[in-house]
Amino acid sequence: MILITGTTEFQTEEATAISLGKFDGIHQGHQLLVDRILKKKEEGLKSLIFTFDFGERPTLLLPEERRELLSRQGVDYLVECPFVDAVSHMEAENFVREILVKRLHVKYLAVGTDFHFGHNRKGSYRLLEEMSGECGFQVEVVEKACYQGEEISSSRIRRELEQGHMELVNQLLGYSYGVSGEVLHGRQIGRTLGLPTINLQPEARKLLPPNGVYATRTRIAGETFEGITNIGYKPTVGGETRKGVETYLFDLDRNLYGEQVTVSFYGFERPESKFASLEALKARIEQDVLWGRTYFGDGMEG
Ligand SMILES: Cc1cc2nc3c(=O)[nH]c(=O)nc-3n(C[C@H](O)[C@H](O)[C@H](O)COP(=O)(O)O)c2cc1C
Ligand SMILES: Nc1ncnc2c1ncn2[C@@H]1O[C@H](COP(=O)(O)OP(=O)(O)OP(=O)(O)O)[C@@H](O)[C@H]1O
Repeated sequence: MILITGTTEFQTEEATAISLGKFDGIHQGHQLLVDRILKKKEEGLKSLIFTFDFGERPTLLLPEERRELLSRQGVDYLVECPFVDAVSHMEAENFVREILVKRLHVKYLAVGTDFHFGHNRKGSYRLLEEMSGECGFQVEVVEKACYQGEEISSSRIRRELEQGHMELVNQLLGYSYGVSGEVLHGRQIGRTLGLPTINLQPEARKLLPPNGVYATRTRIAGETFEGITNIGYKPTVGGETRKGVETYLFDLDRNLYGEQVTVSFYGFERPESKFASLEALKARIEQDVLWGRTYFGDGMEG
């Protein structure tokens, strides 16, 4: 995949099939559009996703995660356009002519029914349809994918994530939501509790569900391990200043420091709380483990 980022000087050599939008999460609805443009490769078009770079705003997918996901699927170009006035203030018609047609050689566009673009979001699929003949591209307007009678959108998924509804989040996304990172050294108190754990410290702008305990699956070098994960600040042992993600794997006791892992969230069990003693915390975590084993054992994840 060719990544065009940090510049408004983008250009392709080849004719392209394009989809545009914010694409946070690459949920099931986005996936429909991605599939359409990938299909056009059969007709000799390069597939291109055009997104804006919104800087430090908290998101479901970090830029690297989104790049990885699109690249793995075979997308040829990803444009992360800086959200600067020169582009965001462009009249919709100009944007189509100058950017999509002249610089990116668009021959096919796939957009959702609610897609809007250009200055004051005046451009819509209708404008694209009007311009298509003259500009020599084809437009496909895709109905919004729904789940349980409601449209799927990144904002809906972010709202559900904030409530800790991870099973629903995973359904809406079409894959399980996770955080990736390198296993860091904890304070080694876990071992004294008879509970070896792996600690991750996600970037501040990676959205996380509420603090508390979740059933999780952790991917390590191509293998997946079930376990339970606490998100939070560990108030019982004095507390951390940065939010951490700490996982106990049911059936693995291996030195994992320095490894790259991905922890994906399923059911929510309980909020994080401050216990009166380490013993009380230990007793609670023993219950958490039983809960977690039952969760996966009974196929409660649905
Ligand atoms: C499943 C699980 C649940 C936890 N729940 C809490 C909690 O509710 N409150 C808390 O203060 N710490 C909680 N912790 C964090 C423990 O305090 C932490 O594992 C222990 O102090 C070891 O930390 P260390 O790895 O930095 O040595 C939890 C950890 C796990 C793995
Ligand atoms: N559920 C869906 N089904 C089909 N297409 C969708 C769906 N949701 C978004 N799209 C389309 O995907 C492209 C990118 O959408 P974008 O990420 O901007 O929207 P979104 O997921 O609705 O996000 P937000 O909730 O932030 O508005 C647009 O063309 C949009 O119309």
